[in-house]
Order: sequence, then C-alpha cells, then structure tokens
Amino acid sequence: MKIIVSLGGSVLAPRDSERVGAHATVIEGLAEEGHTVGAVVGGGTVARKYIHTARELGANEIELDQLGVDTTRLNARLLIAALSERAATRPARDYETAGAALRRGEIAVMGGVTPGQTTDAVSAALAEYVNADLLVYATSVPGVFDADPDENPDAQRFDRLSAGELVDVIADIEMTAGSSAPVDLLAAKIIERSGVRTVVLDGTDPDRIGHVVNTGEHDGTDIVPAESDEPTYWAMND
Ligand SMILES: Nc1ncnc2c1ncn2[C@@H]1O[C@H](COP(=O)(O)OP(=O)(O)O)[C@@H](O)[C@H]1O
Ligand SMILES: O=c1ccn([C@@H]2O[C@H](COP(=O)(O)OP(=O)(O)O)[C@@H](O)[C@H]2O)c(=O)[nH]1
Repeated sequence: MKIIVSLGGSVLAPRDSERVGAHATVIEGLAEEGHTVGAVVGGGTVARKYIHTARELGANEIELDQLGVDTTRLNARLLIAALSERAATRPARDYETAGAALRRGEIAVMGGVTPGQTTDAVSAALAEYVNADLLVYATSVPGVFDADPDENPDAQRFDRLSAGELVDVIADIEMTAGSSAPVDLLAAKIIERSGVRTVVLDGTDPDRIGHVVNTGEHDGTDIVPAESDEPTYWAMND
C-alpha cells in the first residue's frame, strides 16, 4: 500500500528526540513491511515562534509563510536524522523529487513547499501526485470536531465526514501564517478532487499510525469521497 503520513509539527515535538525516534520507528516499520511511505513534517511551536517574532518586526504574511516553510524543512531533516539509509537524504522541495524517491523505494520526506498553505496541503498534493492509497493526518487532536476542541469542551468529533463537508467545517478558520487547523482548506479541496482515502487522528502515539495502516481501525475521523458510503480500502486488501 502507498501511504502518505502528515506529521503535524505539534505532534513531532522537534526537540524531543524520543518522540521523533518513535515516529521514525513506525515509519521505518511500515516500509519494512513492504509499504511505500512518504512523510510530510509540519513546523510546530518553533515555526510559530519565528512567525510571531517576525510579525512583530513587520514582516508580511508571505515572508512569515516562508519562515514557516524553512522551519518545516528543518523538522523534516530531524526526522531524516532518525530514519535509516532507507530514507532520502534531504527533504524534497517539490512533488516530483519526492515521487522519484518513492519510485526508487526510498522513504520520501518533505516539509513545506510554497507560501499561502500549510503542510496539510503538501501532504494532500503529494498523496494525489503519487496516487496514494491512504493519507494519514497525525495531529494533536483526535480528529475533526464541529468546533475547536481546545476552546470548546462540548465540541463533538466526527467519526466520518465527506471531503465536501470537511471544507464546510474548516472554511471559517483563518489562513494567516502559523494558524492552526486539523486539515487546511486547500488540503480539503485536494482531498475532495482526488478522492484519496484520508484519516485524521491523534498522532501523539505513533503506534496509532501503524495500527490504522494495518487494520483500518482508528479513533479519529474518516474523510470519505462524497460518492462513497463506506471506507473500502481495507476491505479490498484483506
Ligand atoms: N474543527 C476543529 N477540529 C479539530 N481541531 C481544530 C478545529 N478547529 C481548530 N482546531 C485546532 O487545530 C489544532 C491542530 O492544528 P495544528 O496545531 O496546526 O496541528 P498540526 O501541528 O498537527 O498540524 C488543534 O489543536 C485544534 O485546536
Ligand atoms: O507549504 C507550506 C508549508 C508551511 N507553510 C507555513 O509554515 C507554517 C507551519 O507549517 P504547518 O502549519 O504545516 O505546521 P504545523 O501546523 O504542522 O505545526 C504554516 O502555518 C505556514 O505559515 C507555508 O507557507 N507553506
């Protein structure tokens, strides 16, 4: 199976070697089991600190996004440091380079690509480009909720959403540099058009990523193409 894992910066906790190592072990394990694996790494608190400081200094949103992109690439290098020689040696800066690495059987690693989006969109675009079977968003909350769960204790998690419904849920979240959303708007639109099977889950425990790949089971949110009622991927691969 071809899998793209989006590792939110909030999940990877860049200065925590144990956490980065644990995620690398899971990704490595999937590759050893014969899966083709690409990982896209977010910027986390380090990116947000840079963005906050540069915003105070008067930088515009594109400049702030660029700071964010550079930070995601640093974090991607951290993941590469924890992976074996099976991984590409540096973060791919475009989809063709990442796709070529996957074709060679390497674990491709990316950070950001261009201002105006987040690594959520990079993950969705890479998944579309390589025709992935599964896109996993490993984030810091256990799925997509009907409101920000960090601010609304009564927020309800969706077990399943169509990609179009996902667009509606996140449409009002602001798109400034460093903003937080479980999946960004561009990513949702790419998921909608590509129809790639997508799961959003709490990735703070990396074993949940391996578990969903191997069993199809998870406690997060399934994003399904509009025309499908049931996630079918795992049934197809039994
Ligand atoms: N409807 C929602 N459902 C889930 N999370 C939401 C929602 N709206 C806002 N959020 C926020 O999105 C955050 C996750 O985004 P972010 O911090 O960018 O994660 P990551 O680093 O994993 O990309 C959560 O901490 C949560 O506060
Ligand atoms: O292709 C990209 C990827 C990231 N970013 C910027 O980098 C920040 C941090 O990336 P991301 O939001 O993906 O990190 P995470 O939410 O996972 O910590 C984003 O808010 C954007 O400002 C960007 O402009 N283009």
